[in-house]
Amino acid sequence: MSTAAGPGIAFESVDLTLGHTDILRQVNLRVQAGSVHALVGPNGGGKSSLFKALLGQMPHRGQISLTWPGALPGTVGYVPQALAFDAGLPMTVMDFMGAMCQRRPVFLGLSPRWKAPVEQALQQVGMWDKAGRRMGALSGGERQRVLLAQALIPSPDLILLDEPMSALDEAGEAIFESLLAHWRETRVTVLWIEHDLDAVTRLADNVTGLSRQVLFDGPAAETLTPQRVLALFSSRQRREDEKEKAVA
Ligand SMILES: Nc1ncnc2c1ncn2[C@@H]1O[C@H](COP(=O)(O)OP(=O)(O)OP(=O)(O)O)[C@@H](O)[C@H]1O
Repeated sequence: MSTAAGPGIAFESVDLTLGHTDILRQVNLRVQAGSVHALVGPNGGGKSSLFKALLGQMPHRGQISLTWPGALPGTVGYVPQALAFDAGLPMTVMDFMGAMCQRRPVFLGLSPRWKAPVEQALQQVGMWDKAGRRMGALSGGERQRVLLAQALIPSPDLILLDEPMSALDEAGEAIFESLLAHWRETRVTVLWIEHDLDAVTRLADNVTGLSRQVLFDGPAAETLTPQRVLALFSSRQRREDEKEKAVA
């Protein structure tokens, strides 16, 4: 097997508290270098917060460490869950891509250095023909494609995907799957929050069930049993399990 381009990630005893609410409790989790690792769990279970802790955007206790294959850290790409754009905001797809890549103000246009990579990224997600459209005029699926495109520049070694498929149509899903295949082939580390359990079973190497704490973790094809999925998503089942633990 070729050397991984991406890092291994270790979360050790990670706790995250906001105000008086425990968002994450004693999260221990290992992501193998160069693997596609899915995070699944109920709404509000702390998946996005775990990403934000990894990105250094949320204070936490415990350790999060990245072990890069080379001497220097590589490039990290991040696809957020959603970005809201006012329908009247005069920002085109091209302006948005420029704002993501370059330092100079977007009203000066895209710098020549970024023209080819931006065109290539928009081509990859099938949005090049809509580069002149206002962001606020795009459909949810088109906006999601643009969010994917911005994470391709520069080419990432670690990519964090927060529900990248939620608004995609069938053609968009096929594009996403081919990007995932490319990342797998080039051994990029992919950490992927997803609600579509069928997609996770088909496309991820490993899966972790997270509901404030890690409920299960293992190879995707074997780990997502109906019993575990029920325990993860049913709030009644979760409350009963917690009661049992408290009594034990
Ligand atoms: N900045 C914040 N301030 C206060 N509470 C927050 C903040 N960010 C997240 N939370 C709370 O933390 C909990 C976990 O949210 P988070 O977005 O991490 O969950 P999630 O598993 O990604 O959910 P979803 O699948 O709905 O996106 C929620 O109860 C949320 O309201």
